Amino acid sequence: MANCCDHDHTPKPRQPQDACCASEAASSCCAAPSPLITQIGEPSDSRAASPAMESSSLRIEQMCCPTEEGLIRGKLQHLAEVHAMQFNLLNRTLLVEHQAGAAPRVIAAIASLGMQAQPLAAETRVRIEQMDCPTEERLINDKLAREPGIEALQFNLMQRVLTLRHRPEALEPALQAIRELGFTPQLESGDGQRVPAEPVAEGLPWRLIGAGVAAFAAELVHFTDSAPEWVVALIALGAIHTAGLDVYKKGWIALKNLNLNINALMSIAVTGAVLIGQWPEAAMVMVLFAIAERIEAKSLDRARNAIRGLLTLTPEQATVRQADGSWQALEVGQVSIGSVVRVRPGERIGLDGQVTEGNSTVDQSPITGESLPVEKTLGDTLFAGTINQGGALEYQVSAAASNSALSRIIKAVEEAQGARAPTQRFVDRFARIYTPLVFLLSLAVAVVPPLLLGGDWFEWVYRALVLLVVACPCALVISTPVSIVSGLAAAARKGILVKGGVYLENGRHITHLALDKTGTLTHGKPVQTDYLALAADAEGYRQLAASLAARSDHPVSLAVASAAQQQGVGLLDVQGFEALAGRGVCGAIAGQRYQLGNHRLLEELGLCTAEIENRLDELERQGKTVIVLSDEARALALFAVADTLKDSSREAIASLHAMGVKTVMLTGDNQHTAQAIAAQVGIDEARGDLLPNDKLATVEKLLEQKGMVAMVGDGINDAPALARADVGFAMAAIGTDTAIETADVAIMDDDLRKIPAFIRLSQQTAAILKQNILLALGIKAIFLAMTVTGHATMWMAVFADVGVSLLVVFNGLRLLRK
Ligand SMILES: Nc1ncnc2c1ncn2[C@@H]1O[C@H](COP(=O)(O)OP(=O)(O)OP(=O)(O)O)[C@@H](O)[C@H]1O
Ligand SMILES: [Cu+]
Repeated sequence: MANCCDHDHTPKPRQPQDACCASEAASSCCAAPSPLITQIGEPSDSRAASPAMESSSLRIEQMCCPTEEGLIRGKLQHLAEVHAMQFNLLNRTLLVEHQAGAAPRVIAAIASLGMQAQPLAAETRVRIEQMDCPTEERLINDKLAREPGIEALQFNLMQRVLTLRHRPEALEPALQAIRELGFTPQLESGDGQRVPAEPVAEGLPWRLIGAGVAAFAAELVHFTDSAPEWVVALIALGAIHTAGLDVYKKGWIALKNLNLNINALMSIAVTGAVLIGQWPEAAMVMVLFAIAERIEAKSLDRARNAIRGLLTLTPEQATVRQADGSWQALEVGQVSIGSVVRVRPGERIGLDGQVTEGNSTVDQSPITGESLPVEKTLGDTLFAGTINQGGALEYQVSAAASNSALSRIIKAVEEAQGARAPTQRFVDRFARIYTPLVFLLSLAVAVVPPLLLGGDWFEWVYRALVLLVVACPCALVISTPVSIVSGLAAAARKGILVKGGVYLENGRHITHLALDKTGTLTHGKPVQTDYLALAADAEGYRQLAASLAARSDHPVSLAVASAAQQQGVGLLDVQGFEALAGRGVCGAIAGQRYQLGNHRLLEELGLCTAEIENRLDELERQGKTVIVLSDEARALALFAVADTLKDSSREAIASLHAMGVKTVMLTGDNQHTAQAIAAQVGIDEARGDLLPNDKLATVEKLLEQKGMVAMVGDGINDAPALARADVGFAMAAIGTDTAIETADVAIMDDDLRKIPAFIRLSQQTAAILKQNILLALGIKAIFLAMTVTGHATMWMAVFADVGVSLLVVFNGLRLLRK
């Protein structure tokens, strides 16, 4: 490509990954890479059921453009064994679902295209219904650590899902090892399209009620002395058996693996109570424990499903146009990409797609949290789960149901729930030391006073058992994840996608926020306001500038191009067009070289004069952005464009300042314009004239000096700076995969007020975390003291354990309503 300008420059990196397509002229080949599912044959749901299917994850270094994707897809489509493909150009990976054993043929087929496919370790999601406590996690972790071929484990206790990274042949032995621990692992299909977990067998828990009645009867008979003691014992045993068999089973497995979870503690305590003849009490304790566990499980399900609940927003069917032009209702899972779907007013939209006919407004609040309806017309994007309001629409489906923006959001939140927030890590570490300590202490209480001080054996063994139950760390351990998960769900419902508990916990510490100007504070759609020809041929210059500007998708160029279009200016042919990062554009028209760009470019070309500088100054102080058209010898014309501030920006900045957050605007635009806009919106400090790399450098400098630095941008041009900041916010992330992937916090719409809302939520989450830890430890401490001094009974112990667990769970769930 001809280099039409005489100075050094680097093309603006649109995305860090698309190194293969460097200039704008070639931009047709690097549409934002998006994971794309190609279905061949049956719909996705039948995949998991078919046992002979296997999936291979391949890394293909040479695959970075959609052209290569097309090549590979074309080739693999002809292999009968291949069932589905999912390309990810960003990571250069390809997920192929194929018949078992076909992996070598798939790799060979790719090799025949001159590309090397390297198999990555497989990832399998395993659902383990019984795994909901960190003690179980440790049990599984210890066991699988000894299995060969297992590379990594990731636990998500809230979802009860274990993600295994393993060599293909290592899966079956690993599942067997999990079964040996008494769990039932179930394989999940990898497309994230699991239906919301069915509520566990609704209806009355008759077993529990029966056990409760028996325990009560035992207590009554014992109290009134109306029957011999063996009758009491019999009734009590019945209650313990009915309510506590599961507890005993789980407890036994834990004990066998040298692990003391609450089930083991309860089993020991109840057995102990039975051995010292406290029949009715043992029964009551077991029943109470079982009831509390059940309530706790239900409440946790609520938190767990708060996110999943969003998926139920998508309707099950969509009305799809058939080849003969008729319309037919189909399951959304069976609608293929490219189909045309019709949606009536008031109906929910079933799939992502682009409008092909009709005008309407759409309520996007399920995704963005913003209830103000959005206008949709030809070419606009629709999202699954949103609600069509005014008129009928037809749209062309752009993503499979399992890959819609909404399902990807849900997947991201679920992954975030798997990662541990700092408080949770602390609590886990604490519990790891605490539990054995308590066990030793109980042992001492049981043995030392009777042996050395002549205490009563029954008395002290009983106290030791009570102590064991009181001191169980379950409430403490559950208190953090339930709060974090509730907070993440509450944020998602507001249209704020938080990619990890860490950010939710730390967001409140943000002291400085760096903001991108264009598209973040402003609408990013400037319009041309002034045109000034510096020499005779005014119409000719307009046409030259428009011809260059029309080739660029930079907002400033777009404004100039569209103004010319409105005035009916025709476009000329441009040779050797180039975009000059942070400067402008250049190209040759009719053999002459022209540049259209900012002051920096003009200076670099050596074409600036004092007169031009005065004009620039004047316009820039009004908050306008000016670009200059020049040929090889001189400047020809000035074009000023102005962007409008978003109404919400000023309010957002004021809220941030009220929270004590300092704001800095970073922009590639010139310093005068930057200052004018900063003053309008109330920002503390403006830094203009930044080249794309300077933004990263500025964030790094802020990080060195200041407390916690956050950055907000559109997530594409600003990706490096966003990634470097302590917390990176991407705006208007809906529908842009890169933004969702690079940001720590993705804001679905373009409303800056979501940042103060996020900080507020972070403060509330932190407060609840603190309350929960104090609650758990405080109540335990009181009961501990009562136990050692002999004032506590087993009943109280059960309250101190499961009762407190319930308290912290309910307290955590309060966040769901924020
Ligand atoms: N393709 C282009 N067409 C016209 N002007 C351009 C172009 N590229 C850069 N410029 C000029 O250079 C300036 C800096 O551009 P740059 O892309 O670095 O920042 P920006 O994205 O406009 O601003 P912000 O940093 O606020 O998002 C622009 O304000 C514009 O004047
Ligand atoms: Cu100058």
